[in-house]
Amino acid sequence: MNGMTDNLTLHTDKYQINMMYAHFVQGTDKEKAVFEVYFRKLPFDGGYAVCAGLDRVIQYIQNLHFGEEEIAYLRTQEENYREDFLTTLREFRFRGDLQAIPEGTLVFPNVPLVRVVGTIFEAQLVETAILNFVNYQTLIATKASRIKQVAPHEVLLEFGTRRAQEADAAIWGARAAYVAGFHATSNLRAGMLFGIPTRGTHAHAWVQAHDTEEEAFRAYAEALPEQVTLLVDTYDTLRSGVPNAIKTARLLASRGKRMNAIRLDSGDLAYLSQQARRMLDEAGFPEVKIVASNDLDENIIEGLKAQGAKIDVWGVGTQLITAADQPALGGVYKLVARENNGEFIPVIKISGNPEKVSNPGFKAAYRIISKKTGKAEADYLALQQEEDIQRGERIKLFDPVHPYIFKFIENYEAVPLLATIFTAGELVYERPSLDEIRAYHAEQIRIFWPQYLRKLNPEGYRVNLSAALWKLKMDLIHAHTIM
Ligand SMILES: Nc1ncnc2c1ncn2[C@@H]1O[C@H](COP(=O)(O)OP(=O)(O)OP(=O)(O)O)[C@@H](O)[C@H]1O
Ligand SMILES: O=P(O)(O)OC[C@H]1O[C@H](OP(=O)(O)OP(=O)(O)O)[C@H](O)[C@@H]1O
Ligand SMILES: O=C(O)c1cccnc1
Repeated sequence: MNGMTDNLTLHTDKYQINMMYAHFVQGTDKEKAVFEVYFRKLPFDGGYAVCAGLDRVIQYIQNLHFGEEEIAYLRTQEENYREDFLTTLREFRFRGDLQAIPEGTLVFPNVPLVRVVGTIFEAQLVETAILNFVNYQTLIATKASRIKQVAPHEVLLEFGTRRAQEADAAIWGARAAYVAGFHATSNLRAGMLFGIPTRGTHAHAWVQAHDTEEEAFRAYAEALPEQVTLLVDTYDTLRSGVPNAIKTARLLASRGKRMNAIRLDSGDLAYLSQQARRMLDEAGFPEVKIVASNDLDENIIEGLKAQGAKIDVWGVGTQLITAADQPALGGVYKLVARENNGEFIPVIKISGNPEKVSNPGFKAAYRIISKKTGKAEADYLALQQEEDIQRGERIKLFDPVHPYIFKFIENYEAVPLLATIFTAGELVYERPSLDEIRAYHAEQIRIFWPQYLRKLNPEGYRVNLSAALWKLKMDLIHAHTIM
């Protein structure tokens, strides 16, 4: 193949196609199955994660189809596929149901982020891509949110493309960062595709391409007088960079223009920003902002602020886009129910590790919001048909790993977490705009107590099971172990 294909249908693990074929041969390919996506452990030792990836999942599901190129390639991988299998693939479209938690929602371990209800054939095919999208985007949105937590009032710029794990990661990561409260990205394609505001300064190369720094600054200001941010650390930040920037600011002022900012990209950012601020103020430019970059993350930014750094804008690249301290979110896709004689029966995955025992069955997930405080108290997983929670009755919350830990709650609102996205293959979800997602995320942050949001040693937010779900889980564990 010469070009790169846009068709993501084969963006799946080979074992999915193996299982699809084996189901087809066995005649079980049309049996219905229910799979759920969830993660077991929060990333970055944090107290929450920020759900992202749904929009990409929607586009993927809508475009799923095996074209002739895909079919021809599959033939090269297995000579003995039955022809009727390949015909079935040719006619394949996703006709299942899909529910998911909207992007920007704060999410916690064991809560289903996405649920696929479909034939085992289609539900198996989509596992890999859904996990790929949701795991990465949720991870980056979470990292970006942690950065936002330490710099809630400053401007945050996403600068990661050059260090991202290739092009898709760069643009979807830029989008995830914007959802979590970043203000702009340096990636113009992300700007064009998603409508994210874009920002850019200039590189050391601009200064190096001139005989003097002063000349470089002046030429830049003349070329782009409306958006002058000058990088001042190419030679000597305080002895040449900032003084030359001040000269340029004066030149611009003489032409009725204002310089935007200077950028610091090396050295002691606390000290240099304080000195640069003083110099700019003394020269009569208190409105010129200071941008900092250089391998920043939430810990360094927090440290710089504690040191009294005078930084208005943070440019964050590598550490954010690669989620450097936690390169993957371990979201999984597990079978929780399957069709048997026209009815869904719950299934469980047992493990010696109690945290890894899956929560069986077709579940509903609610966020319990206290009517008194307006704050989230816990997430509550119940069987779909349970009604006491929907009526707002007093309920008992069980810790799924330590059932002796429980709590009764009343006077709450139970907000369903999963939205209906596809019904019988039709998109029924009204996709919110990216700015709506971003605003919704900011609102989500406000309904959580700060102890769940803090960066270091946060409180564990409760994700509890209903009594009926707890009993079902116990019954299934016993059915599988007492034999
Ligand atoms: N006052 C400070 N307190 C804590 N960390 C800082 C402070 N100032 C800068 N840093 C961080 O320390 C690290 C310095 O990295 P490094 O030594 O590679 O940079 P540098 O030598 O200043 O610049 P260069 O990028 O040119 O190598 C960066 O992650 C930077 O953000
Ligand atoms: O540091 P990050 O958070 O990844 O942000 C992006 C970095 O990319 C640019 O420089 P680059 O790293 O290409 O070169 P430099 O460090 O030599 O300036 C820029 O000056 C930032 O330092
Ligand atoms: O505009 C910038 O300053 C920028 C963009 C990408 C990476 N580093 C810096």
